Amino acid sequence: MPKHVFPVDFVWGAATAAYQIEGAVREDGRGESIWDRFSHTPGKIQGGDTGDVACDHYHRYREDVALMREMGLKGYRFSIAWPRIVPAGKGALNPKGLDFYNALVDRLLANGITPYATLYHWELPQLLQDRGGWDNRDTAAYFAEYAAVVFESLGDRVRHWITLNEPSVVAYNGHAIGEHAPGFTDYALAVRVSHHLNLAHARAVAAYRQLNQGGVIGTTLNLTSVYPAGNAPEDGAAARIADGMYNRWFLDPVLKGAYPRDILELFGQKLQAPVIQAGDLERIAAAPIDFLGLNYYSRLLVRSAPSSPFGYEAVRGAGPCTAMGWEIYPDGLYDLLVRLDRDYGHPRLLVTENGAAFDDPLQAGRVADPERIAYLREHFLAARRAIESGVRLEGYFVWSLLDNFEWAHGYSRRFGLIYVDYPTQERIWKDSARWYQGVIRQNGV
Ligand SMILES: OC[C@@H]1[C@@H](O)[C@H](O)[C@@H](O)c2nc(CNc3ccccc3)cn21
Repeated sequence: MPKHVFPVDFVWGAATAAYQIEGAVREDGRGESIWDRFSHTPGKIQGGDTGDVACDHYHRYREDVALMREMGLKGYRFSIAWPRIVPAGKGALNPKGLDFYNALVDRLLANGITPYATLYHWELPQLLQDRGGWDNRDTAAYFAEYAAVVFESLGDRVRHWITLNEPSVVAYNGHAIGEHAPGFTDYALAVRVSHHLNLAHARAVAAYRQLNQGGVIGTTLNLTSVYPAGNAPEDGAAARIADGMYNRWFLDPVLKGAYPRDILELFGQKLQAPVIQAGDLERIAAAPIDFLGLNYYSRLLVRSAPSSPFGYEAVRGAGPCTAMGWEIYPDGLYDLLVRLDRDYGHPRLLVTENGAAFDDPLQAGRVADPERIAYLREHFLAARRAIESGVRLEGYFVWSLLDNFEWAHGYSRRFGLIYVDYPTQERIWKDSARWYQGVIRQNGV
């Protein structure tokens, strides 16, 4: 019997994203995405890897759903590729794209697995990027039109929707530091993009409400717990700025209907008209969410750095790290969950991603991954403590079901519960997958 039992209807899940697992990038009418263009640009992706084939999930989804069924997953979070549905980003639809996701959803439901669909996990149609991408506020409207098509096609069976995956990463990694598609390095652009993403989210929520389908809709934010590296007052002030830029800039619009004043002032001239137009904030405030998805991987430790652009710099924590160099800090998940509950009105919460990359050597047909088991166990216990503190945490999606294309790192980082032998596409259960199967079966650790 587990020592720490979770609520009886707790949703134990796993998560993936279209570009990271599907492959078949030129099949059945799919249009080009900014990640197709970026991954095929020399020097952008470690090893020159691309998502052209990935885990070949587009052809192997039946096998993968069978793996989810064997694992006992209650929920499966996946993303829908906008370029499969609307190849040019706006206008003509691609029926074969809708057919794929209808078949996936039907197979999930037939296997007792609840689908949780993300509408945007970074795959902007390239033709929209050619028209300015997220710097063009019209893209927010095109996103809502795409979302409405998907709601109408799947909304009778998909009852849990996530509009955007991590707008902060889209803005920062894609537009401020150039590590992700479309690869810009312009901070003012990144701030404009963050606003247009918030508008896109609000428009999609409004489109969903209009259809009265009776499900729930939220968003997924990449959140962390920010701590000052020292006791000096300036380190505390640095932590507040970092928390504002990393967390509150995205939390406040979707949960409070307004931008945080301190960060609005900090971004100042970068957001002058015509970026925030009359009616924008009202539109954002008029689109409350039913639940908040949060992706938690590690904490953020900062100290005052007057010469840095925003007066702070990150400091490496003392704890052990994953293969991504991210410090393992489960208490940061507890602190984050309790903070969200306290500061944002006791919202319904889902951990929509938590997981870790480790080296995961395949030896004699087996992958022993005790570090991943320890990582997940410690984070599950942190989540359990938060639930005991009254936090409305309803589910937990491990990142990821399968090893997959890890963006700028290509296939060099393995986050999966299930190992993918890419040359053969064989799926091999890691020890952590068997362990997780037991956690789900006993509903606790
Ligand atoms: O890096 C692991 C996953 C990634 O595979 C998912 O697609 C994405 O949703 C995701 N978000 C984070 C959070 N942090 C992050 C930091 C730097 C770059 C990208 C994401 C981790 N992950």
